[in-house]
Amino acid sequence: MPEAIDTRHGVILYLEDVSVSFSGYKALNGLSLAVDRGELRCLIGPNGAGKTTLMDVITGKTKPDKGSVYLGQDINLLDSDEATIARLGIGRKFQKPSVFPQQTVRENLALAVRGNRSPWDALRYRQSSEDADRIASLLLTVALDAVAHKLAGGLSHGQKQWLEIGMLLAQEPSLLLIDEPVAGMTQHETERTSELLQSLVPERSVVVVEHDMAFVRSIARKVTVLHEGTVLIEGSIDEVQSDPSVREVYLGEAC
Ligand SMILES: Nc1ncnc2c1ncn2[C@@H]1O[C@H](COP(=O)(O)OP(=O)(O)OP(=O)(O)O)[C@@H](O)[C@H]1O
Repeated sequence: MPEAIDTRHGVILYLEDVSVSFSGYKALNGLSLAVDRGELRCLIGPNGAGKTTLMDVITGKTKPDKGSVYLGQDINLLDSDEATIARLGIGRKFQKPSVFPQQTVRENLALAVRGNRSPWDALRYRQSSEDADRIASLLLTVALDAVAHKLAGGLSHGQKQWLEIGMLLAQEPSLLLIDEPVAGMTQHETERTSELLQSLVPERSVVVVEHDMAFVRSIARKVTVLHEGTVLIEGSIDEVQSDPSVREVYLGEAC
């Protein structure tokens, strides 16, 4: 179970003046960002804007040259490695789903629930009724109860993505970072994903990186636009889409 995160001031994630350089090139350039507890935030920006680098900094994969990154009031994420940050309650979902194809949907979720335990507990593991309830509840959340017995390898692309979200939820994250969840999905799967992500808040906070503007419109209350490693503008989807500076950086792209 992740340790308590102090969000008394309403903020779950706070970055200030963060810069990351790769061979002199500033992938992030003095970026500051605050995400509120219980918020569903969308992060957009043209190719190379720094979205992935930002996720890498939050999850500890990349350490910035300067700046501060806090989880809640007082957990300095720059002091922690990737594994510790995951344990602190930040879950990350990459674009490509990574489930265990030879295990059923239920077994995949059971593995994720079991993964929450210490190695010693996992060794002596017997599924408790509490865990069985938890798995049943996760199956409902990600709408895979009807296919719980199916091998994960046989699921549709969308179902695999939902299963992976379910596996992340099994870790009981406070903050979920989700990279391009609807890439390659059918219209129906996209709509279902929109409902799923909206159902995750306000119990948790969610940051979604997404290029599909119709999808962003369907889920986002607040949108942050990154450009050249910094925040260009934040606001509602309407504010962002009508802003001339956003139109300029997206010249030729589907905004
Ligand atoms: N490991 C690295 N070494 C060198 N340059 C890098 C590295 N990682 C990222 N970059 C550069 O930093 C900039 C920001 O990259 P990043 O992947 O964060 O952008 P992005 O907004 O996620 O783009 P996309 O939408 O194309 O995924 C790009 O110019 C990229 O080429």
